[in-house]
Amino acid sequence: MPKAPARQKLFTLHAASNKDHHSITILPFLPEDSTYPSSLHKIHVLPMLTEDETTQLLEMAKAYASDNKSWDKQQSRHVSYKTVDFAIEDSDEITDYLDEINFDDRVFGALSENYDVDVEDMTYLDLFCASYEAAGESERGTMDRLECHRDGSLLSFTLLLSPPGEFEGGGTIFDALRDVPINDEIPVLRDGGSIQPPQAGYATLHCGKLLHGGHVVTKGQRIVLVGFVDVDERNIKQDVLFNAAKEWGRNDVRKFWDKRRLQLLENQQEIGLSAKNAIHPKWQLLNDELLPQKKRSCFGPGFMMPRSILDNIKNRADDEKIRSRRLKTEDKLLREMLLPRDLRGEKILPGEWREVEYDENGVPIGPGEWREDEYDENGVPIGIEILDP
Ligand SMILES: O=C(O)CCC(=O)C(=O)O
Ligand SMILES: [Fe+2]
Repeated sequence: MPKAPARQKLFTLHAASNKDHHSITILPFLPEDSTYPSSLHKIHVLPMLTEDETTQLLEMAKAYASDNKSWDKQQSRHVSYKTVDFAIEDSDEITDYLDEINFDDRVFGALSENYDVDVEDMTYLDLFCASYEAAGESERGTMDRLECHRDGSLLSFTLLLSPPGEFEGGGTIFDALRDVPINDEIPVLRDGGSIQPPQAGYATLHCGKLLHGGHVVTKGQRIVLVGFVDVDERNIKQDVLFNAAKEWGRNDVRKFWDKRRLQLLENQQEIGLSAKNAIHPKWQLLNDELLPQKKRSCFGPGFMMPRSILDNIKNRADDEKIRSRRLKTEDKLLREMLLPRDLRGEKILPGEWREVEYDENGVPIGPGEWREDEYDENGVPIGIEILDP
């Protein structure tokens, strides 16, 4: 705990709350330099929908989910972590409503303002409505939490639809905020590093590559609208994400193997009489004929392992150390991933789509443009103006 007060002080400086907009900056896990903090270190909590809009959307979501049994079991749309949800595009009513209130413009606008990425460079990778229910409160096989993960998208948001009084627990939990003590000045931050919007209709915006999850709901139901927003590659420094993912992968595997090695060593170790500071493992590699030279195994019967190696393995397998390495890699990624504006490549605008009319042989007879009525009652396209036959 000795480090906590200093980090707390720094943290308070890094959090800003005005009435509506709360922003929290992840503390540095690497020495500070000019690249810290980047916009991606920041998590924003701000209003996205009015009270009326939130109520409407919540009603529509509940009705859709109940008609389609969307929240009765875990869905398989997300391969690595299963959520209890439905895709917004499956509900015409909700899609139309979101269009009507210019929802995409608002979210993309807020993301663009806070993360310095052009709206034109953003696309949805997914937009879905998820439900968390406290365990034991219903017969349905639903979820009460979502394990920590990283999203496929660079940017993500979670918009709270349920009034906070309708559930306990919940919130979006961030590994990097886990041991930041709670503080009156940052009302949206709760114990354990979870961010809880003050009201329904608020969204939590964050970099999807931060390790995060859905904090356990202990009472009631928490309904959220979640969006994964992808950012055009021209904004991103290539290799940075690849390298981070490689590091995280190694770190995770290391945890498993180091723990296993350590266990074997501790189960079987015998302090050598001749070398007080050495460990003489009793186990040996059985299939050492597979090694390039016979008896090459470093764990052969004659081998003395210096205690420092055991300490080193212990050190590497320690959960806190693994977490610290993971957060350092995360910090590096947040600093480096987004290219400064002047280094971003040209925007490649998507090609323009134009309707084409076909003659009776199915041969296109020229680009056209749709007018109001697209099809006659027989389903034959009408109203095409030939621009350039
Ligand atoms: O429930 C939340 O706040 C987080 C949801 C989330 O991270 C996800 O669905 O990917
Ligand atoms: Fe997520």
